[in-house]
Amino acid sequence: MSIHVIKHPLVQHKLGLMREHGISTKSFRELCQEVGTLLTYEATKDIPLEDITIKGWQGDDLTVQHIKGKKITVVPILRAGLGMMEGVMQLIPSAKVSVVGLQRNEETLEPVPYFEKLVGNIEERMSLVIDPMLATGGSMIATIDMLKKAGCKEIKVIVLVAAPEGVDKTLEAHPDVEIFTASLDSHLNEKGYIVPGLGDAGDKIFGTV
Ligand SMILES: O=P(O)(O)OC[C@H]1O[C@H](OP(=O)(O)OP(=O)(O)O)[C@H](O)[C@@H]1O
Ligand SMILES: O=c1cc[nH]c(=O)[nH]1
Ligand SMILES: [Mg+2]
Repeated sequence: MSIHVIKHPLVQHKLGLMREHGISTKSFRELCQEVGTLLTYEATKDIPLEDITIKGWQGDDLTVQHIKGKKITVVPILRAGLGMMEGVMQLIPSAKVSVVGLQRNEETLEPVPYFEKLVGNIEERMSLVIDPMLATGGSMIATIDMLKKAGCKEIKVIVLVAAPEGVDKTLEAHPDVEIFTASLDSHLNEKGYIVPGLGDAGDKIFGTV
């Protein structure tokens, strides 16, 4: 299974709050970060550990577990991905950040790239792509294309809400990628918005409507 819907009660409760009509910018922003943290916890469940020896509190040698030199780059998709970034970085504070800017054309629904600044040694890192919304999948596929072109070999995706159409398209284009989400929603409407969805996540995070 390459799609993981995280049913944890805290995730589902917070996502439910995010769906409320008229939610304030402040609450939407806070919840975006909080659900981002919880999904990151799930998405990093299988990163490898190794045993290391330390001196314990009594001064004796003690074997403990330590993350095995896994290098991660967090990849927020501008703008809305920034709304999850602090939440994700809370759990992986030393991750490097690769920023990708894409704006979906509201008529054609095609992603228009406008910014790309990836970390240098991306071929050695796992990319954790973050964006609240996976709708048609166009923005996510374009981002994964960019990352692979730059040499990245391991990619995980964290989205708050996904549409079945976008998940199918993304996994068809990139079957090696794992997607973590709080919800697989019903469908896309005629304007390419996720139903029931969250509305325009970027506008809600930045207060632009
Ligand atoms: O799966 P897709 O059909 O490509 O749609 C999803 C994309 O659309 C939204 O961004 P938008 O283009 O609105 O940009 P913004 O974050 O600047 O608001 C969203 O944050 C995703 O990046
Ligand atoms: O439902 C959607 C689809 C694309 N972008 C959003 O912000 N929301
Ligand atoms: Mg938007």
